[in-house]
Amino acid sequence: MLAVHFGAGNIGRGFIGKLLSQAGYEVCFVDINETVIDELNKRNRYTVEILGEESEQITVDGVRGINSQKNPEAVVDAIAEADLITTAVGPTVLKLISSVIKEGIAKRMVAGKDPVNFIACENMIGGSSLLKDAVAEKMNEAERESLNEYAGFPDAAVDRIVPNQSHEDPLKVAVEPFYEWVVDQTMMIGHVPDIAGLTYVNDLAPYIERKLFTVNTGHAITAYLGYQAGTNTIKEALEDKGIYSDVKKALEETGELLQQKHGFESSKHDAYITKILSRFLNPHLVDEVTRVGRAPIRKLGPNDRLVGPARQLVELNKEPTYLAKGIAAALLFDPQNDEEAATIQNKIKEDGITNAITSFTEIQEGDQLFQIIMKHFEEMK
Ligand SMILES: NC(=O)c1ccc[n+]([C@@H]2O[C@H](COP(=O)([O-])OP(=O)(O)OC[C@H]3O[C@@H](n4cnc5c(N)ncnc54)[C@H](O)[C@@H]3O)[C@@H](O)[C@H]2O)c1
Ligand SMILES: O=P(O)(O)OC[C@@H](O)[C@@H](O)[C@H](O)[C@H](O)CO
Repeated sequence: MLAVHFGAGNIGRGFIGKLLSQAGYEVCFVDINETVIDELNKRNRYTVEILGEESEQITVDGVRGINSQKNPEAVVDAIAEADLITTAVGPTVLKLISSVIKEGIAKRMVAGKDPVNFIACENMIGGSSLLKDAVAEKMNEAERESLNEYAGFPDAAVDRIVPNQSHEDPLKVAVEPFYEWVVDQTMMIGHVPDIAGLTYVNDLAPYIERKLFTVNTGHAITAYLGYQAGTNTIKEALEDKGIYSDVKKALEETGELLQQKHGFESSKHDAYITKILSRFLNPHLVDEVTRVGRAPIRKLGPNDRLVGPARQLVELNKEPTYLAKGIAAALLFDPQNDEEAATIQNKIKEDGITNAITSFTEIQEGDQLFQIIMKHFEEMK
């Protein structure tokens, strides 16, 4: 069995590739990072370190790689032969890989291959659906009409904290012990593979919203408030009592929304929040606020982890004060080497904060939420 996985980065090697290899797949990573691909082909294995109470080293084998910049034809061939295709490249890269995926599916169509599933493992709602739309856009009419016979694009939620790595070995990846991979079974096509660690569900919405609006909302607000306070890591930021309290209150806000929308039991959701905060405080993880806050334009998007729940709470006549504080802090995030952060800062400088808020979040000047964000922004700047 062959699995093709796009993105041999932190989550690709540290989570998805590991589970697929352990499920018996030969895992072919596709990436543009030459060093990583060359090393994968030299060794055909790598090490995952689990950062728990006691560290554990696991060897992941049966792996290889293709450099998609140098050898796109090999990627098309691999897709044509694959039994499963997954991605963890980042939401904005999905469109970039859709051309080669389209070619791979077209090749399967010509050869009359069995249908295959593409699972985008990105932090977003509807990642696989977005990939499908991008692929379909590139197809001719006949290909588009038969796309549903040849390929499934089940949406997914993935959860495992994998910080940036700093080992001498470029393949080694250190991860937290916790993991969760949930896939919408109703969107699968053909054979539904049994993969230990992957849970199929019939309704993904409660899982992806709970994950994105708790883990990623809490993470992002910790990162942005931590950055303002001058801390380097998520753990250091949360050790600040004021930041801990703000993050917890923001998660109580999203918790109220999630419980109302999905009927989660209050005590169970409180336990979920507590567990997540303890994951952020894992003493063995060194997770920089600049990684967790990365790409703030994406994170300030109208449906993403900050503005998404805040807008929905306003619709329920609630005032999302702590989410608004996180949004204000995101607008002030300006580390070097983060292109999106630089774009936000330039926009604020050139067009003013009002235009910046409306253009990145789609929250309008007359909205109640706008006023709360502005209040926090003025206090923090
Ligand atoms: N790290 C985490 O804790 C974590 C957890 C859950 C989900 N995610 C999600 O997984 C995705 C990847 O995150 P990450 O932390 O692994 O990032 P990462 O930067 O470590 O990995 C991304 C990989 O994609 C590769 N890539 C970039 N452009 C490419 C292209 N055109 N073709 C092929 N490969 C390309 C990069 O070279 C890199 O190796 C994101 O959507 C992220 O939100 C991350
Ligand atoms: O990957 P991002 O940029 O969407 O978000 C940064 C972190 O919050 C994220 O990578 C978490 O570590 C991960 O989602 C935990 O499952």
